[in-house]
This record gives sequence, structure tokens and C-alpha cells, in this order.
Amino acid sequence: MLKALPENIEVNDLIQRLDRGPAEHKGNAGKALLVGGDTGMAGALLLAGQSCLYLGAGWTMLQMLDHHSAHANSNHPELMISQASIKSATKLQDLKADVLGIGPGLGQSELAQTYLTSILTLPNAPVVIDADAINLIASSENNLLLLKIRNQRFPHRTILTPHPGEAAKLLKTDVATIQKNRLQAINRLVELTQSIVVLKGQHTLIASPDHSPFVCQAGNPGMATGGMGDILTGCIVAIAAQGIHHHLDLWESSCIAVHLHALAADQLVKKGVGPIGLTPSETMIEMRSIINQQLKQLNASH
Ligand SMILES: NC(=O)C1=CN([C@@H]2O[C@H](COP(=O)(O)OP(=O)(O)OC[C@H]3O[C@@H](n4cnc5c(N)ncnc54)[C@H](OP(=O)(O)O)[C@@H]3O)[C@@H](O)[C@H]2O)[C@@H](O)CC1
Ligand SMILES: Nc1ncnc2c1ncn2[C@@H]1O[C@H](COP(=O)(O)OP(=O)(O)O)[C@@H](O)[C@H]1O
Repeated sequence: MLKALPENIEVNDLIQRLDRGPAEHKGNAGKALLVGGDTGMAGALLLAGQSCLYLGAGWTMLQMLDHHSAHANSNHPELMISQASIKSATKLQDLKADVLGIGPGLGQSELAQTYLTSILTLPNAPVVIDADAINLIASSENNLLLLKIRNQRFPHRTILTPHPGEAAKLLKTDVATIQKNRLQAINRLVELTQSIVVLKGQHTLIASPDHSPFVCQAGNPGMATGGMGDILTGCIVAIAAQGIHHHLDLWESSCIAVHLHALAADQLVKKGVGPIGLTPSETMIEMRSIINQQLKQLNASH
């Protein structure tokens, strides 16, 4: 039988490591960089960025491909948004982000490919690969090779978060085949990519070359709305960025994020916010509430 996520990973114990000491500063919460948001999909990158902000990253920087949207966002002036260009792709090294995420609304342009290559060849920093960045890997043997080389050199520092459509592209099959045997699919995805993998959809699975699959029993069909995956990406990046100083690796950060994301959606449905019309924007705020409530409870019990 599959192990369930909250019990076996002891998510609460992991969340406790995010507790902030009185003298902590933003450097302790980590520098996050997200890349995506091509024309017509700027919202995907903004959602990932806002989620990263609400889940506690010290700095959230966005490299936006759509030049019309690459400017300060008055609803969220905290986000440091700049225009993506071939020049900045090569400058990623200088930015020294603690954790990077690529994919939300990225598209599959030449510039998107340039960023993916730059990020896959960056040393050390944990990387979250989502959406079109996964599609780019699925459609290029060279990208898959770069991913495998990265995993050989820096194991446990890359995660892919495919939904069943993206998983089908990676495995050169169809969505029905993925859904018929999700366990087999995630095992094949881990074997193919040598990465941590989150296979999204009802009963999200998470596995890695060192961890057999766990299932997330939380979550509901209210989550079937555009942008819901983008906020998961932002959340993983935020928690992994804090994890650098708070001793959480990418696997642990991803388990927390998957659990929080689904739990938040379930809590909102219980309150009558959804399933119909549940939004990613509401879900990320609920995720923030849950994490802070849990920290408060854990502190009170010690
Ligand atoms: N506000 C914005 O700017 C937004 C921008 N966005 C950005 O748009 C880009 C393209 O993303 P997208 O959503 O348009 O289509 P995409 O993900 O390629 O394929 C969808 C197909 O995959 C499948 N499938 C998916 N889930 C499944 C499941 N659980 N269970 C079963 N099947 C499932 C399903 O295939 P079907 O079954 O229909 O054959 C479905 O039709 C991407 O970069 C993203 O970040 C979005 O984030 C939205 C908000
Ligand atoms: N029926 C469902 N039950 C549980 N979770 C769901 C369901 N439908 C969607 N989700 C979750 O919502 C998110 C959707 O992500 P994704 O398809 O990548 O959306 P987008 O690309 O629009 O951001 C995933 O985390 C997925 O697990």
C-alpha cells in the first residue's frame, strides 16, 4: 500500500524548522528567482511569484518574458520584476539566487530555451521545473541529457512538477495511460529524469531516486482551475529558499508544499469557498494561514 504524505513524512516536524528566531533577517529566508510569463501568460508567473511571497521567501525576483508585463506590480510591489532577455539569462549566475523556479507561463520560445539551458547548467542551487519548462525537456533529448548531468553533479537538487498531460509528454504516451497506473508513471518519471518528481492531479504522488512514492490524500476538484499548479511551484521555491538556513532540503520542502497546497484547498471548500470558483489567489493566502497556525500551535505545545 502507498504511504500517505502527512503521516509518514511528519510534515509538522518539518514545518517547525521554518520557525523564525527573533533576530532573523531576509537573508535567512532566502533569495528566490522565478522565470516565465510569456505573452498572454504573465499571470502564471505573477501567481507563482505571489505564492512565493506569501509563503515566506526573503526576496522574490521574477524574470518575465512578456515585455509588456515586465514592470513593477502595484498590487504586489514587493515582487522584483525584470524583463527576461538573452543577456539576463547569462547573468543568472551573478544574481546568486538560493533557489530557482522555471516554467509558469514560460512558453517554448528560443528565449525560454535559453533560460532553461542556463538554469540546468547552474551549479548547486535547488531548481523547480514546471509547465512549459517540462514540455521543453519532453521535446528535446539534449535538455533531458542536461537534466541528467545536473542530477549526477548535484543530486537531490532538482524537482519536476508535471500534471498528467506533461507527464504523458515526458514518457511519450497519453494521459489515459498515465492515469490508469499513476504509480508506474511516477516510477518511470523518476527513472527517466533522475529527479524528484511530483505527479499532480487527484491524489498527487511525490517520489525521488531515494524515496519511494508517497500519496497526498488531500485536495479536491475545486483545484481544477488555471494557475493552481503555478502557486504550488511558488510555494516549493519559497519553502526551499527558507530551507537553506532552516535545514530543509528540496525533498522535504516539496513534501511540505504539496501537503499545504492540497490542505488549503480542502479547508477553503469546508468554509464554502469552492469547489466552484475556488481561486489560486485565495488558496495561497490559506496556505499562509495554515503554516503560521501550525507554527503557533507547535510553539505553544513546547
Ligand atoms: N493565468 C495564466 O497566465 C495561466 C497560464 N498558464 C500557463 O499556460 C501554459 C499552458 O498551460 P495550460 O493549462 O493551458 O495547458 P497544459 O497545462 O499544457 O495542458 C492541459 C492538458 O493537460 C492535461 N491535464 C492537465 N491536468 C490534468 C489532470 N489533472 N488530469 C488529467 N489530465 C490533465 C489535459 O489533457 P487532456 O486530458 O485534455 O488531453 C489538459 O487539457 C503553461 O505554461 C501554464 O503555466 C496556466 O498555468 C493557467 C493560468
Ligand atoms: N480533482 C483534483 N483533485 C485534487 N487535486 C487537483 C484536482 N485537479 C487539480 N488538482 C491540483 O491542482 C493543481 C493543478 O496544477 P496544473 O494542472 O499544473 O495547473 P496550472 O498549469 O493551470 O497552474 C495540481 O496541484 C493538481 O494536483
